[in-house]
Amino acid sequence: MNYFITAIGTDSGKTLFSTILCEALEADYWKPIQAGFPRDTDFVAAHLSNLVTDLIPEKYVLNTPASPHYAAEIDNVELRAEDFDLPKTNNPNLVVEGAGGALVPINNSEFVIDLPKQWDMPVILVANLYLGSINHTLLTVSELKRRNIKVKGIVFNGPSNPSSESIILHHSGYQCLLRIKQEKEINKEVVRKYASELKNNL
Ligand SMILES: Nc1ncnc2c1ncn2[C@@H]1O[C@H](COP(=O)(O)OP(=O)(O)OP(=O)(O)O)[C@@H](O)[C@H]1O
Ligand SMILES: C[C@H](N)[C@H](N)CCCCCC(=O)O
Ligand SMILES: [Mg+2]
Repeated sequence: MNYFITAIGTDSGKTLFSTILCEALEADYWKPIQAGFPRDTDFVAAHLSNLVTDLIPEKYVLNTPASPHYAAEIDNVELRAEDFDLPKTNNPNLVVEGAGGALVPINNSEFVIDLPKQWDMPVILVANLYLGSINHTLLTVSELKRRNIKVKGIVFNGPSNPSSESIILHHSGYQCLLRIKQEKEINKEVVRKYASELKNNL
């Protein structure tokens, strides 16, 4: 299976969850647009235990840690959704990580979420539970539904909030695939632990 990982914002835990999913499925990993450093691909590489996952090089590595539409402008390149072809691999499972949230622009007319839409790829939504995140999550859900994007489920990352989780699940109708606690340290063992939990929910 192929999955596209989006989130309610940047720094939400997409790379952490992508690592966990790659570990669970022994999937290949691809971050098509990297804006700024360190590269998410390096984080994934450093935290996997399996020997099957192939790390596919980014299509664009932009120098500025900013929205891709602006980082691209600074580097004098043009991002166009139609130029992004899925990489061909022998692995039946591929995890593709977006940049920031779903409605992050890649140019003046297209958004990150146009990529999974054009590939007909199911999305997994990563959400955090800070005060204000119910609104951010349900707005994202509303946009995914409006665009008829297939959604495999939602992942809650960081400090938990059961009442927020429950109202988000109620309104979205999404399945909760995993809850990731706020960990003191992220290492290979932590990734393996969540990967084995996730396997039961896929
Ligand atoms: N549950 C967690 N426990 C501890 N640290 C976490 C947790 N989730 C994320 N982090 C840390 O928070 C930071 C941001 O997470 P991450 O890089 O996964 O976000 P992202 O959504 O991929 O961001 P981007 O939009 O830049 O791709 C990283 O340093 C990550 O290791
Ligand atoms: C630089 C960062 N880590 C991501 N790569 C891009 C985040 C773009 C966020 C744009 C926005 O929603 O304002
Ligand atoms: Mg990331």
